[in-house]
Amino acid sequence: MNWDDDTDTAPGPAAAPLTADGRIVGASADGEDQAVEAALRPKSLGEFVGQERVREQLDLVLTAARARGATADHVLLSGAPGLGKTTLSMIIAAEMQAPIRITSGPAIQHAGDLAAILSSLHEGEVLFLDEIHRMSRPAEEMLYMAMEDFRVDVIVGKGPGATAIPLELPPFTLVGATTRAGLLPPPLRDRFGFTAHMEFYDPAELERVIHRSAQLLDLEIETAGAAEIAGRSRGTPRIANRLLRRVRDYAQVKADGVITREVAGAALRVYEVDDRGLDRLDRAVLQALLKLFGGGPVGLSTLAVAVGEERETVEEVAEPFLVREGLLARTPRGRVATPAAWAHLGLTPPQQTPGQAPGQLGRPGLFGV
Ligand SMILES: Nc1ncnc2c1ncn2[C@@H]1O[C@H](COP(=O)(O)OP(=O)(O)OP(=O)(O)O)[C@@H](O)[C@H]1O
Repeated sequence: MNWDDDTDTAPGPAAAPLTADGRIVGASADGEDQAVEAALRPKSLGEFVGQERVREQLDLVLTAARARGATADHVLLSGAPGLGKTTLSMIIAAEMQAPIRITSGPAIQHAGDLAAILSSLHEGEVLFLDEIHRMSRPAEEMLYMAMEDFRVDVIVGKGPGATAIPLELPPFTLVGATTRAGLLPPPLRDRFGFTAHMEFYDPAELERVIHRSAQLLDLEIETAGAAEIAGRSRGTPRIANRLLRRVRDYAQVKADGVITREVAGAALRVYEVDDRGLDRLDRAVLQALLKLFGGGPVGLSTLAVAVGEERETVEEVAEPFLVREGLLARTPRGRVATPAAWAHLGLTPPQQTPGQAPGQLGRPGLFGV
């Protein structure tokens, strides 16, 4: 690694950050959200709701390491935003009674950035590297050696006279988190002793998350109220907690503070989150697809223009959930609405004439990519 080297390159545009999207069902957190989120984080594996297999496996890894008096193996957590990767990394540190250092791939653009962090770690410390797939290539290569041999090579000088000075590191546990495990190069993925994929939560698990959070926030909530919120939370604890807080506001201002099914339903109507968890943007995408393009196929760019959003916003923010819900399909010819999408918006699909592909209304040229 060269401390003066500023030629390290960041990942290309595909890795552009998707910032907090400002939607109530958005998967990122900012401002007050972050503060409350921190307060609601489970502090131990026992408190962590759901993800039974991951919890059980992780428990074995940590208990065994503790029994050996060793530092826990490196852990890779993958899964969609808001499913609890940061929370689990903090739990790993707590269970190992170790301090934790938190950083992220985009913050490490030069190998020197990483060397500075690694060389200041204490023995047994947990290094949480969020969005690990967005680290620069030189930093990534430095990480290989650090993970395997607890050593980095510091390059002093430039060109033919440059020399590598090895620097010993204390044993540490790297916890990498990624929303896109497929983007990790195999040599990096292979250096994790334990990898876990976090799944979306089912409604019963989300209800437990909501009840737990309600208790911590000192809220009165009925079972049916929690179920109403859980059903609209897109399988994501962060969204469940956020919806709970908005419902709390409504209950406080418009009702007697108790969160019943009716109160939760009325509150979420105000925030335009429908009974399946779709919000205004999701519905706008579906409506454009159905009403303007007869259900598709239509190109992503055309669809984005139709809803007045950036292509990336439609692709990265709205589509994953619509696809997961079986409302939209991505095909080589463009985006296509499924029968469930027509049903969800209460619309009737157009009649197909013989020989016509589904969604094709005989208006070629309108559906360009
Ligand atoms: N299993 C769980 N049980 C209870 N609460 C949870 C659980 N998982 C997540 N949460 C809650 O959801 C919030 C978001 O979790 P967290 O920040 O760990 O997600 P993340 O996967 O790291 O998201 P991102 O990838 O966006 O950083 C936390 O504040 C926590 O309160």
